[in-house]
Amino acid sequence: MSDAIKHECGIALIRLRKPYQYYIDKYGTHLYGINKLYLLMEKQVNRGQDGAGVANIKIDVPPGHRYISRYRSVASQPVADIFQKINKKFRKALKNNKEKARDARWLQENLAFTGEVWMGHLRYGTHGANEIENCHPMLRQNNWRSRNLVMAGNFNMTNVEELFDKLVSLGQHPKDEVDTVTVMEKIGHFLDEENQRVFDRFKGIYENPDLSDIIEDNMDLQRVLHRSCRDFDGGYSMVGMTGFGAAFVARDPAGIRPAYYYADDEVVVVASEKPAIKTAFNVEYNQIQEVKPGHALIIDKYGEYDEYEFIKPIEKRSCSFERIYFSRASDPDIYNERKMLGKLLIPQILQEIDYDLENTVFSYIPNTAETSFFGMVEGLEEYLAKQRKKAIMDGILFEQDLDRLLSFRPRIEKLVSKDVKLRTFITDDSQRDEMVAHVYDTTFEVIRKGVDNVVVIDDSIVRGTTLEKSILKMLDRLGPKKIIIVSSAPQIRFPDCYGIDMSKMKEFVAFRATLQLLKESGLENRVDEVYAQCVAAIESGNASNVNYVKALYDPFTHDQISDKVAEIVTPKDLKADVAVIFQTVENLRKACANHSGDWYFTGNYPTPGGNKVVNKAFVNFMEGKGVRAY
Ligand SMILES: O=P(O)(O)OC[C@H]1O[C@H](OP(=O)(O)OP(=O)(O)O)[C@H](O)[C@@H]1O
Repeated sequence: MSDAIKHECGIALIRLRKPYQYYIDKYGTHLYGINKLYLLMEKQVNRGQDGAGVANIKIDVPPGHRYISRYRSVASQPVADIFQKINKKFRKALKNNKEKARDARWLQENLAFTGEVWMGHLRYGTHGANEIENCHPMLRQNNWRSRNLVMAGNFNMTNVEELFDKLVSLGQHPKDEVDTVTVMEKIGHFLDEENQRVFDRFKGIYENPDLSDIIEDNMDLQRVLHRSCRDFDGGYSMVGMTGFGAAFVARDPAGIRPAYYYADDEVVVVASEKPAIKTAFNVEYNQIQEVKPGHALIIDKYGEYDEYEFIKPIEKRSCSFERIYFSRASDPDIYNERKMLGKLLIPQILQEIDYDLENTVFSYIPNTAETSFFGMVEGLEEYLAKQRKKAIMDGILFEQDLDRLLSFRPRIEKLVSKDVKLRTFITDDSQRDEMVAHVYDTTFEVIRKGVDNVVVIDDSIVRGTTLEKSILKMLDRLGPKKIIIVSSAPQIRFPDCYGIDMSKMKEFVAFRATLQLLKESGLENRVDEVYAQCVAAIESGNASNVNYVKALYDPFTHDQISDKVAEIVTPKDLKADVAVIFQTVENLRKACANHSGDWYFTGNYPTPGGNKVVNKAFVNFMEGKGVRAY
């Protein structure tokens, strides 16, 4: 598959359920929908910062007027860029027509982006150049309103080749072999068929101009989605709008990618994360619902909505990396889960510092790890409370000992600051090293040189670049005796192919550590065995059955791999000792009990395509091919 594919990671949809004039009268502005979409998107910039796009549909404009508008941007602040452009357009049109700003009919007939259905998308691209063609929403246009399709998504298919071949076997001639095009054309194909089906059913009963309305009223989007998506293997939350304003949000059968919605009599709104909806519409968390796996929220032309099963749900394996890193922690569930991740690490940390709290300073790597840091501190407090109780129960003889024990607090400092509000992990590969090296800054004069240990929590260690290129050197300059890096996520051992996109084996520091361990233990033949198994499975078309790569990790304990990671990420001239502690998979499951999508750490993929991807990724690694495996 083309390497230029982009990962589409934040979605937003707003359907205004009342006529446009209603919002102008009630809220005193013609910008109600657009302002809400802006908020929904700004609140999801954490999901993608490389590009953005919006599209809008007007439901009731006469023929001859434009009814689909779209802007996309790859500017450095893409969301702001798009909305500035739209606002400029408004200002220009209303400059000499100020009174028209309250006239819905005039606005809809004369200005773009004044429709009732809005779609927004934030792009997260980790491969290839950052080009506008890769930005969603995508358009599939037609002179029949009901055959138009606008789509945006947070998705990745593992079987794009297969899907592509099917399109070709239908006689189509797709312009590219990337999943965006394949998925859109597939849905578009069945949307065309549905148009035809309804047309055939009613032709002869109604005259042609009326037939358009009849088609729109009788089109079955559940059926379209069922027919299009049944052979998808991947993770997806896809938003679609038809030219007549019916819309859908479809979620994969394992619920891998997230989608949430809220509805009242004025709006139906969908986003990838709950906090975006909560902030933009000022609603309670318990009013926001999750789109069920294998279901689509379908909103018809009249604004009526419901969830429909379009494909049989399978075991729910929602992505745990969303909980650990990707989503905003202002979602109350995620906040608690992250805190729990921090807290559960305490026993491993105490052991590593030999229970020496007096000579240990605790801190975190901004920004995502901040929440787990709070949990870690809570865990320390709980540990201390138990120690105090024990000492009191055991009977302390001297008053000063009791004073010391009661007044002792863990030493917490802000040692690392992040200068820009950018997520380095989801930045284009080409710029990342440079950014990682300069984005952090440190606090001097709080560490006692040669005496203190420093414990620093990060949410995840993926490639190890952040540690190697920046954090460890910076912390070492403070002069600590020992640096202990704690990861709130377990060891990332296997590639992702469902949207986060961590796809190349050799990038994972835990994988590199394991290879080194295999070499040092004289078990290198295992590497060749696994390679042979993967090749054979791919050749026989059975690569989806088993994840052969798991066997590479079997000979080693969690701690052995962690120690080797520490060795790898430690720059040669570092003075302090370095240790790395990873979360265990068992504790991850405790903390994020409802989100069992943990294939990154366990290799247990939610769809068969995952096995194929990991086997292929390993073959690519062995053959020195630096390409993605799907
Ligand atoms: O081991 P690596 O491959 O270097 O990746 C892991 C780092 O990347 C992320 O930071 P990022 O800057 O994306 O985001 P944050 O500020 O939200 O933590 C994450 O929080 C880790 O610090």
